[in-house]
Amino acid sequence: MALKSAVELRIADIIYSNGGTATLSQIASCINDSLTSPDITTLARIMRLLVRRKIFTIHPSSNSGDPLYDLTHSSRWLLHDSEQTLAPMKAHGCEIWDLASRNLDFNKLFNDSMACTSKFVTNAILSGYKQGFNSIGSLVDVGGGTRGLITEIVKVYPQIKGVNFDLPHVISTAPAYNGVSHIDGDMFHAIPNTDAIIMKVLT
Ligand SMILES: C[S@@+](CC[C@H](N)C(=O)[O-])C[C@H]1O[C@@H](n2cnc3c(N)ncnc32)[C@H](O)[C@@H]1O
Repeated sequence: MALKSAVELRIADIIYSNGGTATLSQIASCINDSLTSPDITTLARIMRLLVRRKIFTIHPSSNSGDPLYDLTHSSRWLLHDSEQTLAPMKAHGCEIWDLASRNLDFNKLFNDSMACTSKFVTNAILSGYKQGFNSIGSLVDVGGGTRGLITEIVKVYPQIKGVNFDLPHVISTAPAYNGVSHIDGDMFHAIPNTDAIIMKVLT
């Protein structure tokens, strides 16, 4: 949350445009928030945490005034107008899977995007691993998404009993397919018991 605040308040940009260093009150005076004036105590706590995490550094000023905050290698990635910036990749305060479980539209968008990119490599997997698929009777796709890979595998290798395993909010929207059972759960707790496991990430 502190990092998210720093990105939204453009603290790295403020320090940068102040010549590379800035005091707390200089940062506060440049924060452009139309609703409230920044709370300097809260800002100091955010900066203390970010200094500990090496996002910024702090050092005494040469004229024994207020300490100065400086950018680090990490905070240079937070500069909005820099050619190499990560600032738009702002955190939502939760894991992507939690976001998907709470937001049906995002869940569908994410699952559909996984399924469409998956098609590109499915044929290569099917033709390249013939020996392996011929020798197994059951296979679980862990984090298999809504459809994709496991249905294509059982189409070509019908002797395989397929299991598509994913989080509950994904499995609840997965279409049925003959030869594939959908099982929901958390892979960090337990996964279905099969002859083999497949895990694929994107392409
Ligand atoms: C990057 S997607 C890959 C989807 C698919 N395997 C593919 O290659 O297109 C990762 C998948 O893992 C699932 N996932 C994430 N955490 C999980 C967990 N703890 N247990 C089971 N599935 C999980 C997600 O819901 C998502 O469908």
